[in-house]
Amino acid sequence: MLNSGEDKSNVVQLPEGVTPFIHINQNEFLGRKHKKLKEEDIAICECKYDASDPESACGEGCLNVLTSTECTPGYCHCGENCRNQRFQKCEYAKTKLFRTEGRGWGLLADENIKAGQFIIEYSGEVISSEEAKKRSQAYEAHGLKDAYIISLNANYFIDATRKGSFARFINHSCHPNCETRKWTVLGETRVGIFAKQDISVGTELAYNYNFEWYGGATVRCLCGAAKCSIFLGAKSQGFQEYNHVWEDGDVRYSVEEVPLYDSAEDEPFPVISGIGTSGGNEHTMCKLELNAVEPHYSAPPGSIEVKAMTTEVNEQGQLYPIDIQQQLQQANPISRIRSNSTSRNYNIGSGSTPKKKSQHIPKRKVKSSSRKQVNDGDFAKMFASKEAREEVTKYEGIKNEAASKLNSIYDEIPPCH
Ligand SMILES: C[S@@+](CC[C@H](N)C(=O)[O-])C[C@H]1O[C@@H](n2cnc3c(N)ncnc32)[C@H](O)[C@@H]1O
Repeated sequence: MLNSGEDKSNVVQLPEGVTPFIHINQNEFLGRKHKKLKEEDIAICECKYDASDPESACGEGCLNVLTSTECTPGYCHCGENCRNQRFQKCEYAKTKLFRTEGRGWGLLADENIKAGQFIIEYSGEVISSEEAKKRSQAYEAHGLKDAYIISLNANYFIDATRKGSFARFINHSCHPNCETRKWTVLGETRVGIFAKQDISVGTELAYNYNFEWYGGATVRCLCGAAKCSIFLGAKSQGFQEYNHVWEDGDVRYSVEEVPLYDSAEDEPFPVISGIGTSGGNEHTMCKLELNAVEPHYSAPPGSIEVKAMTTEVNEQGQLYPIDIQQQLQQANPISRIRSNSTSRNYNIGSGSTPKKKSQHIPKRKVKSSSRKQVNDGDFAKMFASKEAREEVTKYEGIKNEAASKLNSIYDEIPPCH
């Protein structure tokens, strides 16, 4: 997806199979420069550094920290000791790229991470919502498997498809160990990935895409959480525009029009060792044994190199070479149904990928009471394997139950006057 003539000096060396991208640690703005903060707009905290108490240097009590604003260098009384310039100083946790089963590449913790810790910035190109829509469609038309556009605020989005940080590799989970937080840095809003809980080394990092993701087309979620919302970013703007505003007579209401995809490369989601689990069958993220790990990636400020990795995770959580993985894949006839595909379409069984249809994106409308959904039973019938049908039926049941509970809660709320 890189245009010819584009600066390739920051193109990272990636493991085989990863689409190249340009590595940037700071957002780039389309059509404008980074804001220049006026002196009177600079927020100056009241912290005073006391050498005997390192916490005094812009810790939790710092006025800027409390308002999610980074201190401005040269204006903070703590000077070099200021600890509230984490985005600016790229104070990232050590992370490592690894190959997941069924969800493409992912990022894992390469050191123990504390709850609340800043892990990495989600940086990319800052674009308008119109541009986000255009690009999302273009990427889809180009057959791009993975979506990297997230929301920055009501009007702007960050697109890490062509240019971005390694946060672009963090996958979604419905029971995540990370979250996104927005910070004001030198007058601009930036998105950081923060730990929601203590995360031990070797654990996959994941956040909930629901409100940030501009994924567009339907992607079946393979996070494995007990309360999985079935599709990626089901509450996100992109998802709602594409999928959830079905008018009477809209062809997408017909179950035949639900795009289906079958990827021969896809694998059943591995049950490795669960983390952050509250129930026996919840295995949200994979925890890897690191002793067998090959060359690894850590992202110090400015670092752009990722060494080639040739390992995968097997069901016991051990890493093993990719050629063995490929042999296993060939031996395993089960294909997983998901739309994380070149065409972003679902298909049934092992049939061929259906012809791509261009999608019309309707303007977003809130229409909850009359919103129509595909009949669950019919939808389940679309899947070739009994296992998949049962899984869809089970999750649709959970979803419907939740929806009806929600509706009865709404019914109980008295109207405001
Ligand atoms: C921001 S990218 C994450 C990195 C991506 N896995 C890769 O290989 O580059 C988002 C894409 O990853 C895949 N993905 C992330 N979380 C997933 C999940 N829980 N289930 C299925 N696919 C997922 C989807 O294809 C999605 O469009």
